[in-house]
Amino acid sequence: MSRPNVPRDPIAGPDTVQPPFPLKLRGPVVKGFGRGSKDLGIPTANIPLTGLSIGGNDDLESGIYYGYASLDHTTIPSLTTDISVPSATADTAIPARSSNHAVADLETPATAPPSRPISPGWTNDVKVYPTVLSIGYNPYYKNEQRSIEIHILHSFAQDFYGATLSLVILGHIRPEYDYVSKEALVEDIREDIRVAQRSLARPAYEAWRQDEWLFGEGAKMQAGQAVTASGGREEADKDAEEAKREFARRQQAKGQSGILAKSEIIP
Ligand SMILES: Cc1cc2nc3c(=O)[nH]c(=O)nc-3n(C[C@H](O)[C@H](O)[C@H](O)COP(=O)(O)O)c2cc1C
Ligand SMILES: Nc1ncnc2c1ncn2[C@@H]1O[C@H](COP(=O)(O)OP(=O)(O)O)[C@@H](O)[C@H]1O
Repeated sequence: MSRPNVPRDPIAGPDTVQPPFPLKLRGPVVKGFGRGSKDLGIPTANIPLTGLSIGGNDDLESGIYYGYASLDHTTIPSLTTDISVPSATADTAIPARSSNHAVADLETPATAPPSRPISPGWTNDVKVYPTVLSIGYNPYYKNEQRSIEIHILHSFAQDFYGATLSLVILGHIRPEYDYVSKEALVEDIREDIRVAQRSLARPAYEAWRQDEWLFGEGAKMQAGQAVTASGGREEADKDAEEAKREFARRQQAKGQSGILAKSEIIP
């Protein structure tokens, strides 16, 4: 569907969180197509699609949503060793990247948000951030597989592939659209960020940043124990193994070792 030529609402959703929200997802940050930062200037952390299964949300409508995300900083590879990074492309190397992913003219906090006070089962290692995300096929890029693309409203000094990311989705912003240009897509994503900031600033939404899903035991994984939202280590291993098999099949079919075309990469 092409983007309709109508003005955007500044805030999305009612003043209190209404069903089907909140929706709770979790998964390890895996690699996508690498277009978020390079092509759009807006990095999006991908978690496996199995992240939707955790609350039986596999059928969730594709679209753009907002909510809170937490990251277990002990599972950020550069801060730990020996972490397994389930890969969406079967290439488990952590790509070399620029360290500055700030979306410049938006109000992305420069400092880490306060951690929740330590209580039993909670930890200072887990931090919560406002977030905007896209679930779908990215029609502008014509992806063949659905993906979960999470832009965290925070400027990070480094990538965090392999980290455990937990998510509470609180509202829907819009459907995903096709665009006439990359600039038009970027402009709308930047507006999504503003809409998410305003929408989350309402008290009934802000309260969710304290939710135990984001801070509790499940959000805190040991390095090397990253799990998919649908289950556990076994699922993550299955994803990675299947990705490797698919990659090998495609390489064999192509009879070459060139870089995968975008339509060939497994999300
Ligand atoms: C808030 C937000 C809104 C988005 N809206 C759209 C959209 O309407 N249409 C689309 O094709 N892609 C949309 N995207 C997805 C981007 O195209 C996607 O993040 C980008 O292709 C990077 O993908 P990668 O992480 O696989 O490299 C959106 C992403 C975000 C974070
Ligand atoms: N604010 C941010 N939101 C989401 N991801 C970020 C952010 N800052 C840095 N990153 C890193 O950038 C990666 C996403 O970049 P991107 O170019 O979209 O690559 P990919 O296609 O592999 O997801 C994330 O996996 C994460 O490690």
